[in-house]
Amino acid sequence: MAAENTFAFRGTYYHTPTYGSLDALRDVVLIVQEGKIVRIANGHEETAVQAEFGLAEVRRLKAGQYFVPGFIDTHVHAPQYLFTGTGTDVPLMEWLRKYTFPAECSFQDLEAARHRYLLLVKRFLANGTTTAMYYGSLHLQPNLVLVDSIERLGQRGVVGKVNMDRLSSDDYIENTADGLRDAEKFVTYTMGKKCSRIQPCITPRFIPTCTPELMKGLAEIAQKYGCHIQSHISECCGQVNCVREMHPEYASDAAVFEEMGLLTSRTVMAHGTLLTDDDIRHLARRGTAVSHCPLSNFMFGDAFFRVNHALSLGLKVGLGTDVAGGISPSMLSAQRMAVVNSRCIRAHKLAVSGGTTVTPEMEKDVITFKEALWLATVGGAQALDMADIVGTFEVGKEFDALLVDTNLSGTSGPFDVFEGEDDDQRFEKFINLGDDRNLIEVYVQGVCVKRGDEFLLDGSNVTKSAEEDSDRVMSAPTPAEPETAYVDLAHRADSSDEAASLDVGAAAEDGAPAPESESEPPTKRLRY
Ligand SMILES: O=c1[nH]c(=O)c2nc[nH]c2[nH]1
Ligand SMILES: [Zn+2]
Repeated sequence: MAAENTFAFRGTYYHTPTYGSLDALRDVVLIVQEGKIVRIANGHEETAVQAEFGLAEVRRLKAGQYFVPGFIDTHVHAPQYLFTGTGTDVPLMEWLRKYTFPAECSFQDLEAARHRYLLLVKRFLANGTTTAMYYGSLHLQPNLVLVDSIERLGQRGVVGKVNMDRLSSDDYIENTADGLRDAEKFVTYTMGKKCSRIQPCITPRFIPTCTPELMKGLAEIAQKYGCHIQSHISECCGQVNCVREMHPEYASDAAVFEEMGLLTSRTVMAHGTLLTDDDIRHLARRGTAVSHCPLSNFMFGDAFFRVNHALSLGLKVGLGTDVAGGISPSMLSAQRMAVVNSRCIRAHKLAVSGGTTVTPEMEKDVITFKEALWLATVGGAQALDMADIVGTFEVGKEFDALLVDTNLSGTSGPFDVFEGEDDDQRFEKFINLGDDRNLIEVYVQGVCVKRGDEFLLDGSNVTKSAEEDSDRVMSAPTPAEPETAYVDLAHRADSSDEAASLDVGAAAEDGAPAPESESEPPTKRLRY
């Protein structure tokens, strides 16, 4: 008898278990049960495996079709999707005031928020982003709508309510106590959903807009609930100079964050273009990751983030679109930008040398499309503390995957394939030239959430909406409660309410993180 929620695909799966290599699992049968990969067998074992799992069919991919792990975007500003592609004329600190704060503030209109966030999540899923680390906005309620939208459409997300209690505009700021109270409400609301795909994140916007009191209070909440943390670090000259003026007693942004208790193994810091080697080593010791956002670094960054150098110092690095500082929601675009960024570093070094000899030292920063794909999958999973759950095709991991079709020749697709091109060449073309048209199916936790133009879960798997359920905001259980249970998408996806309510699994490792235990004592203030 076939177990429920079991299916299998026979074909070629591309992934990057190690940095720099692209592995092809050619002609394998991959079996997914209850959202997880339970077996990867050779193609010739199809009949035996089919019988063993009682499968009515093993679906075979067509020639030119491949699976790749879903992309993990480690830095997106959800409300900024509203103006993505516009407002690129000013530096960061001015851009925040001119475009960003007014746009984010407008999400207080919850009807508008609901409409915009459904479009946002659909756009990201369509582009292959199965997991995103989202910044929300300042006000509590729109962030609940964001969480509901992610839940409803079946994406995986780490989501934060933005906190800011200084240096923002008068109508887009909170006082410290209210900010801390709402941050905790947001955490309990999100955890109270008991949805293993969605985790809350503590989100001090960046040092200029957060008082030490706020940052310390937020660190305490993160510790209490074992939450992820996200912020921006050493991102551009304007921001770094502002922090130096506000906090001359600290040597760097990293030193400030350290003192506030915000550097943990579940922290992701965006940008880091102006981090020193000492800063990087310190973040690495803490297990903190950097989200490399090459496109927005080109717009705002003033400097290059050197991926290979950071990795060589032991830092965890993921990739981010940084919508809307980055003007594309596509993680394929982010991968290409990461490659271009690395080649700009090489060109810069050559220019500085004043010569025409490219040295091995200059080559060190160059990354390939394979390394960029690693950043978009495994690197992101490591940054989000999900490396045992997603990022590659391995038994025991959850099936977050994209079905890529490279057969769309002519104007129906973004590139052409010529006679004699093999699978590896077709796949490379997809990474370098492909777009959402090539992504014909999108899977999260073993559930097809998008096929063709259709979002298959839309509206079928949402619990009570944020506005209907404001009581739950304060009454949700903390993760420490032993009876906490998490609902997997695989259980929800057969979309009957009955199945959804019956199939509630025991507390999942990924859903109920243990509080941080930082063993290293904080050292001196001026350094770290
Ligand atoms: O690219 C960025 N986008 C933002 O919204 C932001 N806020 C602080 N620093 C930022 N950088
Ligand atoms: Zn950002």
